This record gives sequence, C-alpha cells and structure tokens, in this order.
Amino acid sequence: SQTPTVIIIGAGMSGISAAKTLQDAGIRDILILEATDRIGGRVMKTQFSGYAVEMGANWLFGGGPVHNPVLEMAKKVKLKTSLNDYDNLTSNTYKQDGGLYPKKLVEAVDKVAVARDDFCAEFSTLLTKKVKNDVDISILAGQRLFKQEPKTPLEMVIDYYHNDYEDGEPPKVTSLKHTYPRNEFVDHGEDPYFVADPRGFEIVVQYLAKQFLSSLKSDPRLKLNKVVREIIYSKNGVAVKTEDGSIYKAKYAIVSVSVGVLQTDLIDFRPKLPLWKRLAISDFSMTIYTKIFLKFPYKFWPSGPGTEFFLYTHVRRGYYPLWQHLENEYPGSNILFVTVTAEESRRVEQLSDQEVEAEVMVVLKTLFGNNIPKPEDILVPRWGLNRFYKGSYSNWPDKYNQNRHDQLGDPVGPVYFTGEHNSNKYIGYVTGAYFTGIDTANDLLGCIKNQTCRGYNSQHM
Ligand SMILES: Cc1cc2nc3c(=O)[nH]c(=O)nc-3n(C[C@H](O)[C@H](O)[C@H](O)COP(=O)(O)OP(=O)(O)OC[C@H]3O[C@@H](n4cnc5c(N)ncnc54)[C@H](O)[C@@H]3O)c2cc1C
Repeated sequence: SQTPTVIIIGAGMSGISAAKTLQDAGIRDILILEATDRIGGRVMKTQFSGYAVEMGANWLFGGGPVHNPVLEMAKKVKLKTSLNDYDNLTSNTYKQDGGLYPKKLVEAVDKVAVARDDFCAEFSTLLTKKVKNDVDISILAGQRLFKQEPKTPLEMVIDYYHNDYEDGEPPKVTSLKHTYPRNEFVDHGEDPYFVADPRGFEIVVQYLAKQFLSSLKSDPRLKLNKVVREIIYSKNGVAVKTEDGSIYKAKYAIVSVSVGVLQTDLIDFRPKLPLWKRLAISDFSMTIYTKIFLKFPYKFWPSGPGTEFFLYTHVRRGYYPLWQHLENEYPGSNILFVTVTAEESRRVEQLSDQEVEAEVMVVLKTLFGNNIPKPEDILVPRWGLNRFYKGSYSNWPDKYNQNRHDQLGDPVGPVYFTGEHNSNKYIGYVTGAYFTGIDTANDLLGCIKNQTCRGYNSQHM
C-alpha cells in the first residue's frame, strides 16, 4: 500500500477529531494506529450487571453560554442524558461515624465554599491581568489568602466537591491561575448532562469517526490492536514501529496518547525528544479518577427527589467521599457508585476487588446499619495501572507555566502532539480533546500546505 502522509497514534476523541480535520482539508491518505480493539479511548462504556455504565467520561458540559460542538454531536445521535441534581448535592451529608449533619450547617459551610471559589476566581483574574511575569499559586494558597482554608471533615468534603471532584487532584497541587475562573462550560449555573445511554458516551466519538471512515473495524485508514512502541523521526519523515513487529512510514505523525503515557517508556522516540519537550511532559500532571460501581439486590439508601447524591465525611480527605445512585437514569438498577481521586485512587488501584468491597461496606454499614445486603457485583476501574492511559485526565500543577504548556503541544520535527492535556481552556475534558484535535491538525496543515512547519523552528529539533 502507499505511504500515507500522516500517521495518527490513538483513536480517542482528539485523534479522531484531528483525522476528521485532515480529511476535510483534503489530506485523505492517513493511517490511524490504535492500541486497543476499539475507538473512543477514555470515553468508554462497559456493561455492568446488565446496565451500560461509563468507566471514563460521564458528564457532558455545555448547557451554558458557550456553544459546545460535542453537545451538538450528542444531540444528533440522541444520546440519552439526564440532569444531575447538583443543587441538592449536599443535602445528605453523613458524619464519619454515621448520622446526618444538620442541613443548615452543611448549607452554611457550602456558602463559605462558594464565596471562597469566587475569591479564588477574582484573585486568579487579578494575577493574570496585573502580574507581568507568569506568577502562579496553588488553589490551596488562594484559599489561605481568603483566610478560610477548609479544616474540619465537613469543610473538607464540601471543598472536595468544589475542587477535587472536578480537578481530580487536590487544591494543594493544582494551579489557581489555570483552573480558576472555572470555564464557561462548567461554571454556567446549569448542571452538566449525565450520560446514561445503552450505547455509551462513546457513540459520539463513533459518530465523528463515521463521517470519514466507512467502517469502524475494517476501513484501511484505521488499524486496531496496533500498539506503537517506537517513533523514528527525521527531516525525511517518520517510521512507526508497533509491538507486533510492523513498521509504518509517513511524512508526519500526530501523537494523541495521554500525557501519562508520554511520561512512560511505552513509546520510544528516536532520536530522544529534546530536553524542553521531555521537561514539559514530565512536569505535567495526570490524575486518577475512579468511579467504583456496586450492584445490590435492593436499595437501602435514601431515594426520591434531592437524594441523588450523598456525601461521606472523613478526617482523611477523599476517603470514599461522594456517592451517587442511578435511580433516575436506570430505575430499579440498585446501583451505587462512589468516586475517589488522586492518592486514594492510587491506593485503591493496588487493592483487590474484594479488599475494595470490604472497605466500602464498612463505610456503608456506618451509614445505613449492619443489616444491609452484600453487593452482587463490583466494578473497580484501574485507569492508572493501564499502560494505554496511565491515569484518567490531566491536571495543571501550580508550578507549571504557560510557556511550558505551549511546549507540551509543540511539534518536534515531523512529530505533532495533540490530546486533552494540550487544551488551554478545557483541559481534562472530552471537549478539550475535540478542540485540540482540530488545532493540531490545522497546525500540521499549515506545514503541509504552506510550508510553515513549526516543528523546524530554531530550538525545535
Ligand atoms: C474516569 C474518567 C472520568 C472522566 N470524566 C469526564 C467527564 O465527566 N467529562 C469530560 O468531558 N471528560 C471526562 N474525562 C476525560 C475525558 O475522557 C478525556 O479528556 C478524553 O476522552 C481524552 O481524549 P484524548 O483523545 O485526549 O485521549 P484518549 O482518549 O486517551 O485517546 C488516546 C488513544 O491512544 C491510544 N493509545 C495509547 N497508547 C497507545 C500506543 N502506544 N499506540 C497506539 N495507541 C495508543 C489509547 O488506547 C486511546 O484510544 C474523564 C476521564 C476518565 C478516565
């Protein structure tokens, strides 16, 4: 077969959106190499006790003032979504040893958290506007300036909901400047859509792919089960080697794997990537966000309006803090899921399913009594251990500046980089992945069509 112009590594949202952009611009001879047996990447549903649940992305943002093309696609495929009852998220907040906190107290703590967020947003804007060089602080440092740093278990779980639940990593290590103000898709005063569709959120990535691929399994431009292990690059082009011993050649490559994967040696770049690039990769952060699903024979948790979520407070920040039932989406499913992040995710991933179940049941018995039934099934995703993801999504660390982030996305010779982590506004989100795919493809098109190839700028090779 003919040598393609571009090889795209990875068939997640960013890789597919880059491929679509190239196709639309007339670059038809492309080849997508995907390590797994499916497209979609971190948009991934799985069948759990007869229901489609989202192992990866679950919330679709876009009810706000900014047009979100991912939401438009979701509407085209009639993706089934519901609106989460975020207004009532704090209405059932349990003490560490069981029993509910008085609603008034929780509301008062939440009010402080909202004011603290507003302060952080204003302070971040001030930093951006008034300080010439790129000065940044952590969200926690911002909270301390507000003189209302969360300290008690109750304050911490509310803060967890306001920050870690979105960022994946705690305020201590997260950039204030690049996280606040929260972007328009998220902080629009409207709840994001919660995806609960038998076809999964991944139907949206498939929809995009089908606009240029004849088949998601056998189109010659897409090869599944191709684990890229080596990229040899020079002014003449790239040679991409896969684990099964194949070699694919092209003029250019677009690498769309997660920054977590780039931090490992799964893909060997030859020559080694320049130092500036390696630093930009190694200093960025990839979090782990874990939704643990549990199926019970019957429900024993609060149900009815305003009960979709419940919170568990613990002196240990992030210890099984945020629970959600699926009664609105899948009535009668008797499924609960609890979200853990960052260090707790790293710890939980090392445990067996049985060990996780034992921990979780101690918490549930504390809240609902010793007579609750044993779960019939448990699902513990392990995104951090998976060599094709090495985490769930990226998080902007407080000591990482804009210049370095630009370098994270900069091309090196004929090798271009894309993916969620390169987004400036929607880092970590499916929407961010979609936009960066387009941006990277356009950058490369500038090179192919106009010979303005940023990969060959002075320092770049
Ligand atoms: C648990 C979890 C919850 C999330 N929640 C949300 C949410 O609610 N809302 C939201 O908008 N976003 C959410 N996200 C983030 C969102 O899923 C990602 O930002 C987005 O899907 C990333 O797309 P991508 O194309 O950048 O990367 P990926 O989807 O990771 O695509 C990269 C592709 O490269 C492949 N690959 C890796 N290594 C190789 C190799 N060596 N050779 C070939 N192929 C390779 C991978 O298999 C993958 O298909 C969540 C993610 C997770 C994991």
